[in-house]
Amino acid sequence: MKSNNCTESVEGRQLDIIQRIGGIGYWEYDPAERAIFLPEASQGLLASITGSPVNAWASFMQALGNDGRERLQAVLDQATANHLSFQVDLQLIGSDGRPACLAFRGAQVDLAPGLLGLAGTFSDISEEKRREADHCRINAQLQAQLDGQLASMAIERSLVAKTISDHEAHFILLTEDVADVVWKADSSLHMTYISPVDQRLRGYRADEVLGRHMFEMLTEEGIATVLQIMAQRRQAELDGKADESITFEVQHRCKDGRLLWGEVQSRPVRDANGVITGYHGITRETTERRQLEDQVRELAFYDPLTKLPNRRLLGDRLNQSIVASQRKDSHCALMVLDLDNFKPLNDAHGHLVGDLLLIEAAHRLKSCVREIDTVARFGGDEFVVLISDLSANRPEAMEQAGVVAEKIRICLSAPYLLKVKHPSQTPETVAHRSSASIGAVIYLGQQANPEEIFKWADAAMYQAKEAGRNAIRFYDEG
Ligand SMILES: Nc1nc2c(ncn2[C@@H]2O[C@H](COP(=O)(O)OP(=O)(O)OP(=O)(O)O)[C@@H](O)[C@H]2O)c(=O)[nH]1
Repeated sequence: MKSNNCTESVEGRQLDIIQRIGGIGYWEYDPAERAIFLPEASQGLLASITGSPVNAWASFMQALGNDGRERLQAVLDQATANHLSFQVDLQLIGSDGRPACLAFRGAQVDLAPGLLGLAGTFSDISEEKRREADHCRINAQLQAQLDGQLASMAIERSLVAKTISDHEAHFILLTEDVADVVWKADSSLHMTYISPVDQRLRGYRADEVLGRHMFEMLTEEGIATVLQIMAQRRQAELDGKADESITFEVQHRCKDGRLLWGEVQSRPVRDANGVITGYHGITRETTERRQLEDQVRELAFYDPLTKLPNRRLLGDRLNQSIVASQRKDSHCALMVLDLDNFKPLNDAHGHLVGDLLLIEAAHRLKSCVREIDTVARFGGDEFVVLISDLSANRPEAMEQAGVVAEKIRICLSAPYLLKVKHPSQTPETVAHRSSASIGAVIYLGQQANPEEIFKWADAAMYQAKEAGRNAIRFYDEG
C-alpha cells in the first residue's frame, strides 16, 4: 500500500514534541472489551514515568499495585455507567523505586459510530503533588499557629491580636506569591476571600468578586458541573463516605470576555458539630494544558490537512467493526481509494494547490457515506472508506457496497475547480480532472484479520489501476 511517510513522521514528531514538552499522554477505553488503548507516543511517555522501557502499559499496571488497579477500573466503570467526566490521581512506585503520581482525566466520547467509550489524557503530576503537600504543610503550620494563639487569647488578648495580624499578613504574602488563586466562600457559595492572583488571571479586582456568587465566575457548563458535584457530595455525606477534598475542572469567565480553564481543589469548612459553614480552595489555571491535550488528540488520530481520521484511528475502527460485525451478523466493506492523475496537478501548480484538491476530495468522500461510516486519509493521495451494517447475505452486501463505491467513483471524477489565493495577488481558479481507483473487500466478523482485509482491498485497488483507472474492483476470494 502506498503511504505518505513524510506526513506520518511530521505528525509523529509533533506529537512526540508536544508529549515531551507538555508531558501529556492520550488513551481510549472500550467498555465492551474493558481494554485501554494507548498510541505509541503515549506508551513512550508512560514508560518514562514508570521508569520501565519495556511494555509500558503492563509496567504501569504493575506499578499501580492491586489497590490502584481496582481504583482505576472502578472509576472507568463508574464513568461509563453514569456518563461522567472524571479525574483520578493514581499513586505508583516506578521500577527504580521512585514514587510518582499520575492524573488520569477522561470523559465519555463516541469511539466509533454507535460505540460509546471513554477517552482522555494522563500526565505526571508528581511535582504538583509535592508542591501541594508543601502548601498544605505551610497552611497547617499557619493554622496550628493561629489555633494556638487563639486558645491563649483570653489571657493575652492584645498580644495575640498583634500576632494574628502578623500571621494574616504572612498568609496574604504567601497567597500573593503562588501562581494559583486561593479563595473562600460561605455555605451558599458567596465569595468571602479571593487572592490577588485572580485579578492577574481574570481581570477582576477582589472587591468586584467579594460578596458575589461563585457561579458568576463560571460558564453554564461549569455551573452544571459544580451542581452535580455538590449533589454527589450531599449524597456521600448522607452515606458517611464524603471525601473532604474534591478536584474538578471548569471554565471561568474573565472580565474581557475570555474563558479560562481552571482546576479547582475545594474543601468544606466545618463547625465544631461537623456542619459545613463554607468552602475554601485553590484554583490553578489549566487552559494551556487543555489546549495541549486537544492538540495531542488531534495529532494522534487525525490527518492535519483534511481533518479526517488517520491510519492509526482507522486501524482502531477496523478492529471495532470486526467485533460489531460478528455481534450483529452483518457484513462490512473496506475500500482503498487512490486518486488518479493527481501528481500532474502538484507538478504544474505546486503542492499547495494539490492540497486543495485533497481537501475537496475528502469533503466529497464524506458526502457519499453515512455518519456512522468512516472516511480516513492514509497519506499521499490515498483514502480509505469503512462501511458497516451491510446485509448478512454476502451477495446482497456486495451489491450494497458496490452502490456506494459507484457513487464515490462518480463523485470523485467530477471536475475540480480549485480556488487558489496567492498572497498579494488576485485569486485564481485552477481546473483539474482527477478520478479514483477503488479496491473493495467485504468481510463478516472474525473470518479475516485487519492485515488481510487491508491487503486484499489494496490488491483490488491495484487491479482497478491496471484496468485503466477510474474503476472499481472487488477482491475476488476465488
Ligand atoms: N499536495 C500534496 N501532494 C502530496 C501529499 N502527499 C503526497 N503527495 C504527492 O502525491 C502524489 C502521489 O503520486 P501518485 O499516486 O503516483 O500520482 P498519480 O498522478 O495520482 O498517479 P496514479 O496513482 O498512478 O494515477 C506524489 O506526487 C506525492 O508527492 C500531500 O500531502 N499534499
